[in-house]
Amino acid sequence: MLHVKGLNQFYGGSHTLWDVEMAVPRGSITCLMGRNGMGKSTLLRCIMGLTPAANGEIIFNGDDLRKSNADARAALQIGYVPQGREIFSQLTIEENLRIGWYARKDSERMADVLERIYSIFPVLKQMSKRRGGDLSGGQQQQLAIGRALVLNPTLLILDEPCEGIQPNIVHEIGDLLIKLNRELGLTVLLVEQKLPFARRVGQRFEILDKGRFVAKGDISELTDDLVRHHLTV
Ligand SMILES: Nc1ncnc2c1ncn2[C@@H]1O[C@H](COP(=O)(O)OP(=O)(O)OP(=O)(O)O)[C@@H](O)[C@H]1O
Repeated sequence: MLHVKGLNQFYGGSHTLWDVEMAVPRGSITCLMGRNGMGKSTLLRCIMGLTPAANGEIIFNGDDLRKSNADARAALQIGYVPQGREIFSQLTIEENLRIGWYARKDSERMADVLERIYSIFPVLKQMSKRRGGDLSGGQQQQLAIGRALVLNPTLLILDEPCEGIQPNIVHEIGDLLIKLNRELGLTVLLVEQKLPFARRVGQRFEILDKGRFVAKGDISELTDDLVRHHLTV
């Protein structure tokens, strides 16, 4: 579904991504792993068109995403939950979700969209008039995921969704991703540093080390040796 080929990225003179090759098969949950500062968020931002890549291809359903801007990528039904969530703290839950709706180009009614999101996250319905900034970290993450799901994505990209969240909500987010994948066929690309979470939720892994992909495979092939070499600090 998503295939990154020969991608290079620079921040000024600093070469961050080196000839990156990564595949996210349709229907999979793929975990993008690596220590801090290895380029995981940069790669996601390149996929979303938020950070320019120097060269290479990002093929999504046969089209090169590098030829379209960030807004056009949202219209292609790629949902993105950025690191740090980036919800609007002064706006209510409902207003945050409505903003996601304006990026849509099809005709699903706003009220139907809200009902769909509230059926996935009942807590957001109960608190719909509450401001984003007044929510707990876990509720904010649910809102960020809910906002990405407003687009009715076929590919959902999440950057460290469990960062700074209490364990019971982490478990709920894991359950949700598994459910969205199994029941709705949603393809998921997830940056995740927590090994137990990656092993429970992920089906495949890709490891980025100093801007280069060094290992990939079925999650059952994520050996202690690979973890020691590329993931532990
Ligand atoms: N806007 C920027 N300008 C310059 N350098 C940047 C910028 N954003 C990230 N970097 C650098 O690029 C490298 C890769 O950063 P990136 O955030 O992609 O890594 P990461 O693997 O996602 O790490 P983390 O898990 O800490 O978020 C790091 O050395 C970082 O300092």
